[in-house]
Amino acid sequence: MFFLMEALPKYAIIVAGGSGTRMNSEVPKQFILLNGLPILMHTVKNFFFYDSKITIILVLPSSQISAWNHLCQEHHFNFPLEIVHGGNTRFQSVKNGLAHIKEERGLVAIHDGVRPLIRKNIIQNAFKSAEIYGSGIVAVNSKDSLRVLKGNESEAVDRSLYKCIQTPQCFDLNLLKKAFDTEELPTFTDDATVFEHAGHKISLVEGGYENIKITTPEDLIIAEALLKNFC
Ligand SMILES: Nc1ccn([C@@H]2O[C@H](COP(=O)(O)OP(=O)(O)OP(=O)(O)O)[C@@H](O)[C@H]2O)c(=O)n1
Ligand SMILES: C[C@](O)(CO)[C@H](O)COP(=O)(O)O
Repeated sequence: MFFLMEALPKYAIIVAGGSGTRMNSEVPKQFILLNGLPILMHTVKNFFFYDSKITIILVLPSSQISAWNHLCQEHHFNFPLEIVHGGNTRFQSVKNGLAHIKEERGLVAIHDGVRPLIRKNIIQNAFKSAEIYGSGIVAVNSKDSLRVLKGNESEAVDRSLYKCIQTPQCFDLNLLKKAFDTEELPTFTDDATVFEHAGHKISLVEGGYENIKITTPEDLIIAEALLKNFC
């Protein structure tokens, strides 16, 4: 006898609740135009192109929700989105996004709104890993040599022992919700650190060098160039 396994519902929490202090721009960095479209719209589109049925929760600073609505009108951006208010830290913004999802069963991707160059196959592999192992965290090898600081000195380390962590970070929804039901710690630099703190194993998935996080002004030039060949 064969049983058809029902596909797990998929969610993406796109966090764009930050203020972009390192970008030092007048416009919140997630709204800066890249090739004529706000960064955040490029990011959202990639998730819908990955799966048109995915539920997207977009986390925005409370003060920027009306600006976002105006941008959507201006750019005829009509993808269905569930808007959630951001928190003071990325951890709080993710927590707000998770609280918005009432269901317990499913898979969830957490993705930085300012990583607009995320490819469909990477999202797919991260979700697949989360379905099988509970987590799928996108990462790349370091292209640079690495050194560890020792007081005023430094010492070379074997870079093959390290990975540079990106997003999306995909998880079993129920496990991630429980993991976020904790006090925020300074060591929580991403979602994998929260999941690991709750006692779960982290499974890494190959990311991409073009999947940059737009953080400082030169990243805009790189992202704009990469977007010209991105499809
Ligand atoms: N309170 C916060 C802080 C950050 N983020 C989001 O987390 C992602 C990665 O953060 P980062 O690049 O550090 O963005 P900012 O916090 O905006 O930048 P900065 O640290 O320079 O102020 C961004 O999409 C950002 O909007 C968020 O949703 N809520
Ligand atoms: C989540 C993240 O993008 C993984 O690389 C990163 O940790 C966010 O860091 P930031 O401190 O918000 O720049």
